[in-house]
Formats: sequence, structure tokens, C-alpha cells
Amino acid sequence: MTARVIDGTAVARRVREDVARGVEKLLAEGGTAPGLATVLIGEDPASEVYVRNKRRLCVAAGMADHHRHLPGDVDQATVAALLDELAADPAVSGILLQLPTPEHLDSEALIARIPAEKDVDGLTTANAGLLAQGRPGLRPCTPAGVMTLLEEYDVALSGAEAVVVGRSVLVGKPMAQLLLAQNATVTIAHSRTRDLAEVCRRADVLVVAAGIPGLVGADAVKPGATVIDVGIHRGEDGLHGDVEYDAVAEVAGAITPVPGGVGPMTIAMLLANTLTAATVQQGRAS
Ligand SMILES: Nc1nc2c(c(=O)[nH]1)N[C@@H](CN(C=O)c1ccc(C(=O)N[C@@H](CCC(=O)O)C(=O)O)cc1)CN2
Ligand SMILES: [Mg+2]
Repeated sequence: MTARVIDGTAVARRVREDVARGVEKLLAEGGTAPGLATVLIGEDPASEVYVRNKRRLCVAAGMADHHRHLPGDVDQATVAALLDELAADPAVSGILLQLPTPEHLDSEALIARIPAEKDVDGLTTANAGLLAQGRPGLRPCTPAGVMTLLEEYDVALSGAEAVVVGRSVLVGKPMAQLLLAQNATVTIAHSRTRDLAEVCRRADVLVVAAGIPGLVGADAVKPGATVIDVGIHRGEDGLHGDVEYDAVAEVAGAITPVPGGVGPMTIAMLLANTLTAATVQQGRAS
């Protein structure tokens, strides 16, 4: 069997086109353009690429770009003051602090300054709590993007066995909650899980977000399973994920490539969250 390739680039383009139409509708109804504030600290090359792409695609969707770049040695109080300023600015609908921040900063304390309604990364404790309780709120972009891919490719979730490898606040934990909300039977595995391959082999839907290159091989995949690779690692021969793509594609029913799978969805969902945030703030949520 050779797996169906899940085309995140194409789905992300459709999501961004929907967002652009939503922005046009908001403006036509007398609203104002959503504004996205990206806060980048330091000179990490990968973060610079991600933030540049977020800004470019935000403008392409008709939204306003409020970017701030701070030096890598900036102190906690200066970043906190900037976040407070953006929180108070009515032109800014969404605020995101690009992660990881330099080690001397307390990123959790910084994220806590973002008002829940402008938290377009879905990382505040308020939005995490709403997700845990199954109530509406802004969802973290990468897991929300995975859910959109599963929906677009008609992957059945109700009653399915889903295994999430990884327990980060950014991906693993919210991913498990989103799958649970669709009535999947969810297992969270991680780097200390005993017999990881055996646990993964239970999965009808396997989401790997462990940050370990090639962690999941063909021996860990049930024939026909849907495999979602959230990992992204830069090797000398290009980008790789947490999944051994070539071998797993021979066993899986469907698989996301790296690049071109989950990554593009992260930015598309950020734009969707920013439109949602602006719509709610302008009192136009339907
Ligand atoms: N505040 C946040 N920080 C980080 C997040 C996040 O969602 N919010 N996620 C990641 C990085 N990230 C966005 O910030 C991100 C990662 C990858 C991609 C992407 O498009 N990947 C492409 C390849 C791009 C390349 O060539 O490098 C792909 O996989 O096809 C977009 C966004 C950590 N930080
Ligand atoms: Mg993890």
C-alpha cells in the first residue's frame, strides 16, 4: 500500500482564501480590517522565516501588519510593556509572541499578559481552559490545522483510536483535547512512554509531535492508519519530520509530508483566528 498524501499546502491556500473573503465581508459590512501583531525577540533564523511568512500572508489576506522586533537581550519588563501596549490598541485584533523566546525571559508570564480575546495562538490559560471544558475559544494554530486536514480528508474520528505522541502546551495537549471533542478515544504518549511503537500501532489516527527526528517508523504504524507528522527538523539534505516518511508511506493509509503538510496550516489557522478575534471584538460574530 502507498499512502494517500495529505496536501497541507493546498488546504492552507483554501483556508487563506476563505479568510480573505471573510475580511472583505467584514469591511463591506462597515467593520475595520483585522490587525495582527507579531512579536519577535532575537535573531533565530527559523523564527524569522515563520514571522516573515505570517506577516506576508496576513497582508495578502487583507489584514493589517503590526510587527515588532525586539533585540535578543531585551528585559522582561520591556516585553511586558509592549504586550500591554498592543493589548490596549484597538487596531490590534490579535497578538502573538513568537516562540521560543530567549531563555532569560519567562514566556509563560509574557503570554499571560495577552488578553484572551486577542490570543490568536490560543496559548493563554483562559483559552486552554475553554478548550479543556469543550467551550468556544481561540484554539492553538497547529492542532487546529491538523483538525482541518482530518476534516478535509474525511478521516473518521468518532470512536476511532487516536494516539498523540508529544505533550507540549503548543501542540500535544491541545491536539488531544481537540480529538477528544470529536469523540476519538485518545491516548497521549511521549518520550518516556514504554513500548512506544506498540502504543502507536493501536492508532487509527497517529499524530506525532515529539520533536525527535524519525521517531516513528513503519513498525509503529497500523496498516491503513492516518499519520500526521508535526515535527520539523532542518538537515543538510532539507526538512524532515518526526516520522520516517518513505517507510511509513508504505504502511499508512494517509500521511502528511514535511514540508507541505502541517506547517502551512499553522499560519492559515493563525489568520483564521485573527479574523475570528476581530469579528468578535467588532461585535459582528454570528
Ligand atoms: N507563537 C508561536 N510560536 C511557534 C508556533 C506557533 O504556532 N506559535 N509554531 C512553531 C513555528 N511555526 C509558527 O510559528 C511554524 C512552523 C512551520 C511552518 C511552515 O510553514 N513550515 C513549512 C516549511 C517552512 C520552511 O521551509 O521552513 C512546512 O512544514 O511545509 C509555519 C509556522 C514554533 N513556534
Ligand atoms: Mg513534547
